[in-house]
Amino acid sequence: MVQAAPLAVSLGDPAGIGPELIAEAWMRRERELLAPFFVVGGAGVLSAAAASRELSLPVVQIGCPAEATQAFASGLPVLGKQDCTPAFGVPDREGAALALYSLSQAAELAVSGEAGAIVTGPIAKSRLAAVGFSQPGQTEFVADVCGLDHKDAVMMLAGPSLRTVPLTVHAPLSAVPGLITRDLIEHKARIVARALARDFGLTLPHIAVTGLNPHAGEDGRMGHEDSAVIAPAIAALQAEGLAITGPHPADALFAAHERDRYDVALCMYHDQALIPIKTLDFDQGVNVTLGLPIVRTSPDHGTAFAIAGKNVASPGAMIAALRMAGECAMRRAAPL
Ligand SMILES: NC(=O)C1=CN([C@@H]2O[C@H](COP(=O)(O)OP(=O)(O)OC[C@H]3O[C@@H](n4cnc5c(N)ncnc54)[C@H](O)[C@@H]3O)[C@@H](O)[C@H]2O)C=CC1
Ligand SMILES: NCC(=O)COP(=O)(O)O
Repeated sequence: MVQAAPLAVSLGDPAGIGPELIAEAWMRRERELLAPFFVVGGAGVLSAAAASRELSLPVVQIGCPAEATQAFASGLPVLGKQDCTPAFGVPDREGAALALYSLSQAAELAVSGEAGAIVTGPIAKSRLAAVGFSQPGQTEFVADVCGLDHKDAVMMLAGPSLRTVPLTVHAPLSAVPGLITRDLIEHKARIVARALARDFGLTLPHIAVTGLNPHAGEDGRMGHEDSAVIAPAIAALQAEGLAITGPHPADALFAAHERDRYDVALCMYHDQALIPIKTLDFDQGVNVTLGLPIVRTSPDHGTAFAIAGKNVASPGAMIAALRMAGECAMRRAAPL
């Protein structure tokens, strides 16, 4: 049987909920059928985070990723001695530097093939920016490590109820109309179609594209982008053989009877894509980056500083991210 390399997990911000959820996921590894994973750095952070949830977490220091597979049964494998002493809910520079180190090393290990995938713990982008993180998000950071253009790394949110892709991501709403181009829609839709086939076994996924404006522009009465930019991009993609429809009015596209009709919704901006998934699937939502030479997933939520260390954060999305990374890594290691 083919076995993928262990998954590399980056710690996330030590003051956030990431470390406690990684610890919780390890405790539930058997019942959740999780593939072996290891964390880069933060042994002390993980122990403290586990203690805050009244978990007695054994941590096993490993010298290389390959040791994680065997160590995983007896403890949470941690690679490297980098660490800090976090105060839950109070992010600081030292913690941000550790989060950046962990992210960077985990991504490099996935690129080198020593790790089967990277699962990123949540970071606060503004905090990491203070210690040298120059990208808008971890999606673009991982793209840089892979040597890709940012537009080739496509964010998808996936849960049991639906999958959504934001065409524009961390852009102010006022900039969105100017960023929506035929090229961008066509480029990202092609990446989505290829990645859903490669990593999710959907050979010809149905992509439903939202409009930008109310009622998808109502024939130009409520904005021109839907008819002048989005519709022609969809027509060109249909001519290439993609199963793609739209622009659909976004207000109704996420109703239950509509969701059955497509595999993924390509949305025009961040909140159009993330509100439905976080409303329907917050606790099982995974942020997965499509188009990369490596597998990268993350829970859909952020650092949630206000609840860190309080034993209330749900591990569902972290567990879902670990599970999806393991499944995609297996699929790549043994293509069907
Ligand atoms: N993948 C990542 O690295 C992400 C990072 N962020 C970052 O996180 C920081 C905080 O962002 P917010 O918008 O406040 O989002 P957030 O997801 O951290 O929190 C939003 C709300 O959901 C709750 N929440 C989040 N995760 C939860 C869980 N597992 N269980 C129970 N409740 C949970 C929080 O307590 C809060 O009420 C920002 O700096 C942002 O950049 C946000 C989203 C994703
Ligand atoms: N809103 C999604 C988010 O902030 C996660 O972005 P990324 O860090 O995964 O690029």
